[in-house]
Amino acid sequence: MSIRFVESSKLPTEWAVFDMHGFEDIENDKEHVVLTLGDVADGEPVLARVHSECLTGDALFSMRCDCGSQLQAALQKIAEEGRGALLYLRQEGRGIGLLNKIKAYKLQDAGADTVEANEQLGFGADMRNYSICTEMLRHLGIKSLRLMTNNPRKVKALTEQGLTIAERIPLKTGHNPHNAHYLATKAGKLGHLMHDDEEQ
Ligand SMILES: Nc1nc2c(ncn2[C@@H]2O[C@H](COP(=O)(O)OP(=O)(O)OP(=O)(O)O)[C@@H](O)[C@H]2O)c(=O)[nH]1
Ligand SMILES: [Zn+2]
Repeated sequence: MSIRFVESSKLPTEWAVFDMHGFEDIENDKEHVVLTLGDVADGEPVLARVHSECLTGDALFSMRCDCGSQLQAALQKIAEEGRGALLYLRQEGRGIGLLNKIKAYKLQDAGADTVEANEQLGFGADMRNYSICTEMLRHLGIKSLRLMTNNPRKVKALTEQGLTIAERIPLKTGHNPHNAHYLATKAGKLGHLMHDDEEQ
């Protein structure tokens, strides 16, 4: 058990007034947040987004990736349904951290793709760990998710953690000329499903 619940409060946003739940990972001092809306502990599958921190995309309007746009779209969809959960995991840069992500971007500026850049820095392509999700969701009474993601490896990883993924809901948004190559690499090398006719 490495996750400790700390406190909950309201978080008003442009889309809805969410309940915000703060957790601490006592193994590494990381602080994670879950936003929920409505009754998520009633046993029915919960519309959910498991979002990995991307400071550049989520907060600094970067067009190198699709993260900020996915974050907004997920909150909007949850607000439209009046029920759901967004897990905001502090696993910046697919787990390598912000400064290493900047080093990876520098290598990408020189021609590497997102996977090659990680490898040149001595990291795996994706260093994220989803085990923390189970503990936070258990605290909130959530067992089954309707997961908004294009990443089948995320579905697999969460299933392996004992969660039920009742449905995968594609989250295709935020495509622009600056991230076309990046998104193509995610589809080609990381297995993301970017086209409507693809199935997991
Ligand atoms: N190392 C590295 N991390 C990146 C890069 N671009 C985005 N990220 C990080 O990737 C994470 C988001 O993961 P993505 O691969 O975009 O998407 P995903 O979460 O696997 O899948 P979706 O659920 O479909 O969004 C965030 O933590 C970003 O900071 C990059 O070029 N290099
Ligand atoms: Zn991003």
